[in-house]
Amino acid sequence: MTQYSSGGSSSSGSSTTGQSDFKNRGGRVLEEKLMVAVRIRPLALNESGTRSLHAVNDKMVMLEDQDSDKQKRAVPRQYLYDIVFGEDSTQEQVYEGTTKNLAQDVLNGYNATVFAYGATGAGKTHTMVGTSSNPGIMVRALNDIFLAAQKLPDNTEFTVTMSYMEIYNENIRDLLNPSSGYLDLRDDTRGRNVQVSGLTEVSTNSTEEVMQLLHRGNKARTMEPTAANKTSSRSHALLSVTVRQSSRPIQDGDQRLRNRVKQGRLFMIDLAGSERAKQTKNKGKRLQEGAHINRSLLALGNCINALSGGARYVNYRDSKLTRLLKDALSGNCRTVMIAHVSPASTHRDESKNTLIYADRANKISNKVERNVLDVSYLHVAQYRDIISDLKTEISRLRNKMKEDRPKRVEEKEPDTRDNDFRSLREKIVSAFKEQMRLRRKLMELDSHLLGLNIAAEQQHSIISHWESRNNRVYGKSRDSNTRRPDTDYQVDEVDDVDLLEDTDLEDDVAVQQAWTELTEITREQERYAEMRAAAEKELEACRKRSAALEDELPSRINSDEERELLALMLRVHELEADKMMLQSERLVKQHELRRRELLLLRYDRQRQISDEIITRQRRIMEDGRLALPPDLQNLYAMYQQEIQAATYVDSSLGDLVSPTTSFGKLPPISSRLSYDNLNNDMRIASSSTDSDWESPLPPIQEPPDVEHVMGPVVQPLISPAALFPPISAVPRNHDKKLRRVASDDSIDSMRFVHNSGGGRFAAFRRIDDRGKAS
Ligand SMILES: Nc1ncnc2c1ncn2[C@@H]1O[C@H](COP(=O)(O)OP(=O)(O)OP(=O)(O)O)[C@@H](O)[C@H]1O
Repeated sequence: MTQYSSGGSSSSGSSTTGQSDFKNRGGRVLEEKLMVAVRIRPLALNESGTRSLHAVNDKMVMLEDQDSDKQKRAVPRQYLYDIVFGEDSTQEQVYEGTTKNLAQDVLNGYNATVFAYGATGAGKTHTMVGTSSNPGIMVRALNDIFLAAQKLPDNTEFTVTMSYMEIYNENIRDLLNPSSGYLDLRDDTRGRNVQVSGLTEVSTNSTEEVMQLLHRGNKARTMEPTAANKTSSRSHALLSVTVRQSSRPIQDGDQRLRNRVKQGRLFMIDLAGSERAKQTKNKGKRLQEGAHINRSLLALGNCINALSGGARYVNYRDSKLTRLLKDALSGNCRTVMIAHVSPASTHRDESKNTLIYADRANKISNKVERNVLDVSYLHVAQYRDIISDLKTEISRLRNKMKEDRPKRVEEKEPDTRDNDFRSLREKIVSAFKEQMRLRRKLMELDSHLLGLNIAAEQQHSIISHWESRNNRVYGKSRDSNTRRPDTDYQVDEVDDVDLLEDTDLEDDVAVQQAWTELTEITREQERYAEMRAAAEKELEACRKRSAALEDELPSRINSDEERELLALMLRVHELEADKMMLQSERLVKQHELRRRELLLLRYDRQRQISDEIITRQRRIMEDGRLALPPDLQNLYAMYQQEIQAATYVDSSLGDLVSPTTSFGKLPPISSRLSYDNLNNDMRIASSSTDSDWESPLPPIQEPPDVEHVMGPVVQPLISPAALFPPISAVPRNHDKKLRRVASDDSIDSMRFVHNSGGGRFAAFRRIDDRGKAS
């Protein structure tokens, strides 16, 4: 059985990856950003000579898009990635730029994944598999691993095992042993590891053998000609390579035998092509395959969406592909996505969709996936209660111990008295231990219940998002209006499915799952509430038993030695309570950190939405050629200033903040740097560029398709007239407060700096004058 899990590696080595934002301190990865590369394949012979996209440089792709208005004007859009490979890039360049470092990381004991994404015929198989004379990433990576093995010290044992499977129509097949039929995907009992039962694992150490195995596997892969690609791979192919190194045991200073084991895994995936049924003219079986491919890619897209949007809950369970990729997208795994696009204008729509996907994937960082648990102070207060309960218990025992013995006990024989005392002492100790156990149990149950509450809240937010979008209550309409996920992809529906733009479909699937999960969560909540009630009852009974035993204590103490013995026992109890106190303090700190992290995530989400609102409102202003009131101009100037200050802070934090992340955080109007660096024809067209009317504001960056970046747009339930928030409700002194932060002087001086920059900011000054005149 093959396991795909996070945290399966042990390493003390540090990353050699220089291509992405992996932050590594003392061997512990703190932040990992998914690296996104784009490869543009050359125009095929049968494609017309017109291109709709090209690589501007090794980081930027320019797409000639069409305006959505009726005139269909050409609008250049630019997309930035970690690395871009142009049409003339070689297999070696792509390997070196994306995977070579991952192979090295795997040798250092890390897990890594590289996956090829893109429309059918865009060049994924060419990149991943290649040909025998010009091999792709899979062979090159394995070759590098074997070469590195030859350089290892003699005392290191080194094994490489590989497995190769495909997911076709949601069935897993072993490509190294295709006759074994469909294989099952199983979660282990704790739901952490995903296992493919019965998958062949071949141990190998020669490139030739690997080539043969891969060749055999590729021949077994499901491929069929389609209208879009003569050799179209109709399945996702997943090659997994596990590298295990162990040094021969050596004796350490304490004469103990020690050996270090390092294990890393590299996943190399050639995804099936994303496609539209209409475009590929597929029918019958091909159409059904397409529906399955779309389903798993849609699930992958949903995960990418959720992760890039900072979601706390990401649903990986929609497809086998996402279940297997869970670790790669969010776990302890370095991941590279190579998005493939065709430059042909006939494939513009597919290319655009791929570029948008890649753009979203660029925002994924593992930090988001950390299980952020919001723990209320109520929970923390419980620790304090428990500890104070324990301390009261101990002081009560101490007082009892000091009480004088009643006279009549003297009459007993010394031996009997000793035995009585011993048995009472044992009973008190075990009752104390039992109380501790029950209190801990209660705490764990509470903690789990809290986690369930948070999970329920997440599902509720998905449902309410759907409700506001569809303007109806989900619970009431779910039977009649919501299709089951399994039937969403029926062949006859697929014909019109636009994979990336059908947000309704995505939403319906998401809400259906949210509802199912919510039902399960509620059931779990009830179960845990019952368990909690039972534990509380047990604790109460235990407390009563302890109290009865304590009452007997004064009559059983016969000597000072016994008193001392009991004092020692109490000391042990006290230490137990102190230990618990320390644990609770540590937890309090952890919880506080998590709470703040959660708040940051929420604020970040709100900020993204605010940026979006500003951008849209500005577009309305620009399209309507509205002059800007001076006070709003001042606010914009302050906003601009704030953003620039934040950018400065970001960059001065050096390695703490990734440059790409901070670029991604720039709000739409703060694109000064990127604009100044671009030449005129590369600037993104704004709605005002084709007229003499000049916008009063600095140019805005054309947002990528809003629906794709932000997830489905929430439609207002109110009339458009009431669209804007009640600005007038902001008290005047709020405005004054803002002015105090950035005084008129500072705004003026900033204007001066901007104006001296010329061009763009000159427009800012002119409209300011116009504003004053009006
Ligand atoms: N960078 C490239 N250089 C030369 N030829 C290429 C390149 N990329 C793709 N091709 C050629 O284009 C054709 C389609 O490529 P390929 O089969 O790799 O696409 P794909 O994305 O894997 O498609 P599908 O999803 O349908 O399997 C093949 O004939 C391939 O050799």
